[in-house]
Amino acid sequence: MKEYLLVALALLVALILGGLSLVVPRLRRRPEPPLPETEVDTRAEEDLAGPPVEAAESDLRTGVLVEPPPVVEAPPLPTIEVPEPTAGRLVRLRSRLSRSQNVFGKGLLGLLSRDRLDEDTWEEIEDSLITADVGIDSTREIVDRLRERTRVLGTRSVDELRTLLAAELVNALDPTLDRSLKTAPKEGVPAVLLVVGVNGAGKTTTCGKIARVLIADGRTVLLGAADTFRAAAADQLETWGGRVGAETVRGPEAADPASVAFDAVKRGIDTAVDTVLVDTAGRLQNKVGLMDELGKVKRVVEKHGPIDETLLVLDATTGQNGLEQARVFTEVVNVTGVVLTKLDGTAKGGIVIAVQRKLGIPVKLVGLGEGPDDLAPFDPAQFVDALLGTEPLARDA
Ligand SMILES: Nc1nc2c(ncn2[C@@H]2O[C@H](COP(=O)(O)OP(=O)(O)OP(=O)(O)O)[C@@H](O)[C@H]2O)c(=O)[nH]1
Repeated sequence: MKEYLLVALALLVALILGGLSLVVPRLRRRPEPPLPETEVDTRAEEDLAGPPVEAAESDLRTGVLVEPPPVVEAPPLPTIEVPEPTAGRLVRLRSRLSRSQNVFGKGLLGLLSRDRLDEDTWEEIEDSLITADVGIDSTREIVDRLRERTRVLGTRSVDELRTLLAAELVNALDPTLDRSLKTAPKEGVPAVLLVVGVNGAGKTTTCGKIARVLIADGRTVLLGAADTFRAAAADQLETWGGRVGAETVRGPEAADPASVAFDAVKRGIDTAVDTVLVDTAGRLQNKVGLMDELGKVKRVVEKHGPIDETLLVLDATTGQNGLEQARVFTEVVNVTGVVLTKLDGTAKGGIVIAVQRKLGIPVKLVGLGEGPDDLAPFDPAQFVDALLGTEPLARDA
């Protein structure tokens, strides 16, 4: 009986194990739940992987032309111009005075070479000088002295008369005046130059040209665009500065010119440049408010220290009228020098003499064209030589 029971138990175990072996594989084959999808940035992978070498090879093998990766060109570096040296510019630009040369060189010298220097001839000489904007007082003085010296010396030859005329013209331009520009920094503080004058006289252009002159002489320069009156003036100044690598400080449109001028000088001090050049708005000097504004620019800038140089820019082609306008500027700001622009566009080069005489301020620079380096330090003897068409050596001899 016991044996039967054991056999029955063994059969039962065998049956259970057999049933299990049929069920388990089915459980194993049940499909697993799908995994959530993840996005793969294939572009990033391609980039990281670098150029597809395998693909390129296979393309070579198949003869398919593969375009090379595009070459990214670096933006061109701004080219900084090297301005012309300033020495001898007036001599180099002397031909620009051709219209004035006709009056002085051909006209006056033609009169002086007449056989007889009679009263009529002397009057004609006087008229020529007045027409050339020398001014009545200066003309009388020049002619009187010339007559006297001619009489005393008994001068007759054209060369001698030319020499005497040249000497009188140089004398009228007072060669003893100090025409140097105060542009050197003092104890690490930049020199400050204020540029003033009526609209269109050439202030912005002159600022740009002076910056070039200074940079050619090895100085560092910062430009202040305090001409907030004319919107394009700041752009114009910035372009001038950019050409020679000078920074321009400008304010928002219609900003207070005094605050822009103040900021420019402050920036110049912070960046330790040698010279700060402040361009101001072209203002009609009969508008009291605008002139007051110029006075304010001066006062505000002077909070940083005294202004080293105030240059009055005058358009030579406006002649005696321009002179009357100019006088008002001398009452508002302490003008230390005159820049006479557009001398290339006038037959009235004698205005240089009238300007100095009437304003009592030295002409320090002259503009002889629109080109970037058409600004020359003024030198009376060289100027007179250019007017008369004489060589410096011939006159000095
Ligand atoms: N021929 C000649 N033209 C000049 C000379 N200097 C300046 N100009 C020209 O005169 C014009 C006026 O010059 P600007 O510098 O804009 O004058 P501005 O005084 O700043 O004028 P506003 O900003 O309106 O007050 C420009 O066309 C210059 O190129 C010069 O010496 N000779």
